[in-house]
Amino acid sequence: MRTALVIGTGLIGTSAALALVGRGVRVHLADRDPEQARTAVALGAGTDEAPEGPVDLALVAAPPAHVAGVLADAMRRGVARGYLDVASVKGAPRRELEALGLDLSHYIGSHPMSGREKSGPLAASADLFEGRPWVLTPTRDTDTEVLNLALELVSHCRAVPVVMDADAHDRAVALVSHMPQLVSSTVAARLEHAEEAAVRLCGQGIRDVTRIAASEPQMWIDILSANPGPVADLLTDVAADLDETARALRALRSAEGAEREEGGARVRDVLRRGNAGRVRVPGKHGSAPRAYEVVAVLIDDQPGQLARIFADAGTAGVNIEDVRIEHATGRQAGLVQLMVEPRAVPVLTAALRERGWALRQ
Ligand SMILES: NC(=O)c1ccc[n+]([C@@H]2O[C@H](COP(=O)([O-])OP(=O)(O)OC[C@H]3O[C@@H](n4cnc5c(N)ncnc54)[C@H](O)[C@@H]3O)[C@@H](O)[C@H]2O)c1
Ligand SMILES: O=C(O)C(=O)C[C@]1(C(=O)O)C=C[C@@H](O)C=C1
Repeated sequence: MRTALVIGTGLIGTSAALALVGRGVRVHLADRDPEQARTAVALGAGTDEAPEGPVDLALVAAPPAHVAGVLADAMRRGVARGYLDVASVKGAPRRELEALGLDLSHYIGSHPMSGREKSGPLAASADLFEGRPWVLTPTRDTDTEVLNLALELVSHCRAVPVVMDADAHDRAVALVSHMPQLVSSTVAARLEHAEEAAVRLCGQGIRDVTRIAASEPQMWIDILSANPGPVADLLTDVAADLDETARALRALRSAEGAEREEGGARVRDVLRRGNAGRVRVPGKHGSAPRAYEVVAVLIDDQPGQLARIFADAGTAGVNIEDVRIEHATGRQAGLVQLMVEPRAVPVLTAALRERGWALRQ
């Protein structure tokens, strides 16, 4: 692929554009809001000049409700050899395009399983898709050259291609993305009017559970409107589990020993099932999750602290697998949790101590 046109230069469009530019592709950027495209240009994601002729691949990264309209317009103008969208739902946009009577042999619906709770080009990064599944939904009518262009895009973004049927994709993401979004939002909603004395105690647990509750509501209304049935069914199942757990907890207060025991067993069961489900979540690069050890370092909240820790770890020959930062409420300090291979713990701990870092358990 030598040229591409990205339409919709928000988080996903700009991230893909940055990855393509990094692999030597000439990328043209367009957005309904020219300011967004200019920001993406300033980030080095390509040019906002219109291409002179058809590009190799047009990538539509507009909100789901706009995808079919934007694709139809681009196809009618013949701006590219192949067309691809990245919307989080796949059945509805395809059906909308079919209803418009367009030839879809040069189109592939796709969905990178990677994103953030933040929108817009400033949240973009070239490595957003690295190691993540990127679903492609070709049909038997899809042109082979277009499938190859899509595979090249996925490879340039260092993602892992997964071929699926559009409706099977929508059922799967109802479970692993759409229902969890609503559960996260529902948990975070409990905090809206909570007392300050409780909220200031927020630790890592609630941060993990509610991160995606910060996502853009309009984007999620689009996504959920295009996949309501499967998500509603799953929410009904979750609600039944919650209901059952609430009843089990109330049984723990019973005067009857047998009832308390039964309640305890049911609470234990939901926690056990949670453990069993969590084990099935793949690790960073799609493999089984690895058991990393945590080395925790207390830092002042000052520029350059993280870079120094990483540099010190690098000098000690230690690879940081993952990192989390917990900011201390009301203090200019934070706890950095460095995830490393168990055998790297003594080396890293000694190296950081030697360089004066304050380690914590
Ligand atoms: N956010 C995620 O985590 C995530 C992950 C995977 C896929 N997606 C999908 O990627 C797409 C983009 O999401 P995002 O998070 O980058 O959103 P975003 O809000 O960051 O960016 C969307 C961009 O599209 C532009 N836009 C809106 N209507 C347009 C139109 N008619 N023509 C051209 N541009 C238009 C907006 O101005 C904005 O710049 C969505 O379809 C979403 O479902 C999102
Ligand atoms: O991690 C996040 O913040 C996401 O928004 C990621 C996430 C997801 O549910 O995994 C959200 C929606 C997209 O369609 C794809 C990815």
